[in-house]
Amino acid sequence: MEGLPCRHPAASTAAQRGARLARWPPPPPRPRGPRAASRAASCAATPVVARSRSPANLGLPPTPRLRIAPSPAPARVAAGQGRPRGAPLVECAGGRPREEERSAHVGVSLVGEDKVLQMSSTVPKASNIFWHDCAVGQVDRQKLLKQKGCVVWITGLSGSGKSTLACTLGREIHARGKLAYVLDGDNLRHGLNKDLGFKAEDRAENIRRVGEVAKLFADAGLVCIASLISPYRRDRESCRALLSDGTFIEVFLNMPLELCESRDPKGLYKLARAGKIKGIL
Ligand SMILES: Nc1ncnc2c1ncn2[C@@H]1O[C@H](COP(=O)(O)OS(=O)(=O)O)[C@@H](OP(=O)(O)O)[C@H]1O
Ligand SMILES: Nc1ncnc2c1ncn2[C@@H]1O[C@H](COP(=O)(O)OP(=O)(O)O)[C@@H](O)[C@H]1O
Repeated sequence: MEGLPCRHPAASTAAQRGARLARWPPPPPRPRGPRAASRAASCAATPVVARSRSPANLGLPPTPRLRIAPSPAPARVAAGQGRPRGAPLVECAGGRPREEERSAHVGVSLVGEDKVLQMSSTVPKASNIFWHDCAVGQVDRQKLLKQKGCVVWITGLSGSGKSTLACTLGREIHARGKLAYVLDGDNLRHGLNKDLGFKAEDRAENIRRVGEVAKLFADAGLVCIASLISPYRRDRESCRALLSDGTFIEVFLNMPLELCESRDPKGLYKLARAGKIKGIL
């Protein structure tokens, strides 16, 4: 982009290239992740803006609370345990990921709810790939947009109202003059994730991809609203771990199975009861 100083080697001046050659061979590049890179880019360009630690601090004007009815008391079901009849399989995971869940990002096997699952979230298979910093970073984009990037992750059973809430929230944010974008599980399975089914491994890959895309949207400065069943806590925690503190906000639509089944707008529960589809959670 013209006029924008960029630290990509191809954009450097002849004098800079000369100085680099004088130091040949150059020191090996430090391994860097997107978060480190975005911090570095932000520091280089502008004073560092304090990170949002609270979901309320998104740079948005105060929003009236959205009331979603009905709202029964939360049913918390520990991973791997049987759930009470009628209670949703998902649970809201508060706080930071546990140590073993964070280790998902260095490609270890996790013993999870049902079975051992290989997670390989951010470890690239290719070698000789390096992170390129650009001079314009998240902080600069946020300044331009006058808002803070974050991810609102809506989880819940099919029919619990995730897409409805995502679109309502997106519309409310838009009406306040801020940029939001909805990543809906159903929609993404028409394109980005059309090669995936509903086995635990496929769901994990589905969530991993959407988590990575959501991270990019947040880095772009948008309020990214992801709406997926995302039944496994470890998958959601892997997504949370991609974002900086306070910028991954999980919303669990804790609706009873009976209610979701009575809605059944796509007839999925009916098909599942008839044994025609498997794995509806
Ligand atoms: N087992 C099974 N078989 C066929 N179809 C199914 C199944 N489970 C879910 N669905 C439908 O897929 C929609 C998207 O699911 P998600 O991508 O959100 O699921 S997941 O997060 O990967 O668990 C999901 O969208 P919602 O109903 O809006 O939740 C369903 O329409
Ligand atoms: N708060 C609500 N109260 C009553 N009905 C709702 C509510 N939210 C969603 N619905 C209805 O429930 C059905 C499922 O909603 P949807 O948003 O598609 O759920 P999901 O995305 O979780 O599958 C739709 O027919 C929708 O109109």
